[in-house]
Amino acid sequence: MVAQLSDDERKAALAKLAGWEYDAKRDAISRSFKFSDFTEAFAFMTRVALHAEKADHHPEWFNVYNRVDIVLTTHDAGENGGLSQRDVDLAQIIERCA
Ligand SMILES: C[C@H](O)[C@H](O)[C@H]1CNC2=NC(N)=NC(=O)C2=N1
Repeated sequence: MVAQLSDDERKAALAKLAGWEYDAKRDAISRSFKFSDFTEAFAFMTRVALHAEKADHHPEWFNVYNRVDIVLTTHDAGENGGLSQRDVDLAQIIERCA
């Protein structure tokens, strides 16, 4: 079991993650990225994928052409999955990949 972030922990983390939104229904965070074209979007996804695999923590994502929508949550946190420090760490890595 991975520790689920408290309300205060989540708020503090989100304050440092510009553009990321909280989905209370899923206890997840999400952000949409837009690139100049598909090549740029897919190159970004490739960079994220390599980091995600190394960290064994993977994004849920949807891509259409130059847009990449990302949702981060931890299957092992809380009853039905929830937000953990792993999601915050991955969001920070994703920001650096963008
Ligand atoms: C067994 C393996 O450690 C888990 O399934 C990992 C893989 N990637 C994961 N990714 C995400 N986003 N959440 C997880 O809980 C998770 N768990």
